[in-house]
Amino acid sequence: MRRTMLFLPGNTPNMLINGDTLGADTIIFDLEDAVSPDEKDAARILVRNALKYQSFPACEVVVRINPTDTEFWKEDLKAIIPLKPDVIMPTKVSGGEMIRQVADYITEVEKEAGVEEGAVKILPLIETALGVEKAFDIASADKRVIGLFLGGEDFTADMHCKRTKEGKEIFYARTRLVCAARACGIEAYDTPFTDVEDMEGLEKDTEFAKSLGFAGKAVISPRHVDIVNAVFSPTESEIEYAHDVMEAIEEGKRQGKGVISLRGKMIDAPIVKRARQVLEMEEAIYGGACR
Ligand SMILES: CC(C)(COP(=O)(O)OP(=O)(O)OC[C@H]1O[C@@H](n2cnc3c(N)ncnc32)[C@H](O)[C@@H]1OP(=O)(O)O)[C@@H](O)C(=O)NCCC(=O)NCCSC(=O)C[C@@](O)(CC(=O)O)C(=O)O
Ligand SMILES: [Mg+2]
Repeated sequence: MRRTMLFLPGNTPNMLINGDTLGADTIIFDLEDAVSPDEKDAARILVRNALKYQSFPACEVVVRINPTDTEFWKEDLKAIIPLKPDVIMPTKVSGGEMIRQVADYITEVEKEAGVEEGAVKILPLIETALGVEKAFDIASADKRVIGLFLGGEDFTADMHCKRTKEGKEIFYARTRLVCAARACGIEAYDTPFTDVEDMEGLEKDTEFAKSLGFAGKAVISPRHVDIVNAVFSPTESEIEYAHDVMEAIEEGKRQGKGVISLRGKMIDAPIVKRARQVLEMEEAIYGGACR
């Protein structure tokens, strides 16, 4: 479950220290664009030390590395992989070949460090026009890939258009990513909403992302965590309905009925599938698996 994915700039020790206490399902230690080129080495050391000396029992840990056309990405992986983060996020991903290059290098470092091979997963950040067009190629490039992540700011810069709060300019990229991810049986995660003060705008943007099929959303501020968590959690009435669906199915079986109805509507396989998804979320959020 990755409802919220909180970015923490790798060069800010106070943010790294408190990262897992802020309610996000996932934290992303950033070595890329939140860190200026002359701070790359310092950020890498800080993130490595955070992974080495702190534990993060309450959330998943992702490390965002620098793009493969820079001098930094191999150094990033060499320093980080031995500390076994859950996930590596390669950036400006433009095709499956780039994912295989990163996956091969992760394997090399895992072997050198004696880390279980394949333990570290990959969450590609797609944020260019070419990357969006190659979304399926990227999603299916390697078994380590666990999802696709959309970067709306760099994407719109590459598209030569303005990034707006309404988000019309990223609609195609959003739906393309969700479809490519789901076609590979994995999830898509939405770009952050970058106005830290606008909670109404954040909620609207998050509701819209959820309605398109995204499973979660990046956030840049702890102030955004509660709203995004709430939007990506099932509501009380959704949970109640899901329980009713499962009870109706069981009752139908007992009575030997092939077709059943609930609240005047036919219950068929997709409705049962959705009910199971809601109950899995309920278990993960309220059943002890989640804070
Ligand atoms: C936005 C702002 C400067 C606002 O600062 P402010 O100081 O006004 O915030 P306040 O709310 O006043 O802070 C109150 C307290 O919370 C603490 N606090 C704040 N943020 C925290 C946080 N993230 N984690 C933990 N703690 C935090 C703070 O330290 C303070 O603690 P304390 O002093 O103890 O009271 C700050 O949030 C921040 O730096 N965010 C992260 C930015 C970042 O990572 N960007 C890169 C990743 S996105 C990206 O790259 C997108 C993309 O890749 C994809 C695409 O394409 O879309 C692209 O290409 O663009
Ligand atoms: Mg970016």
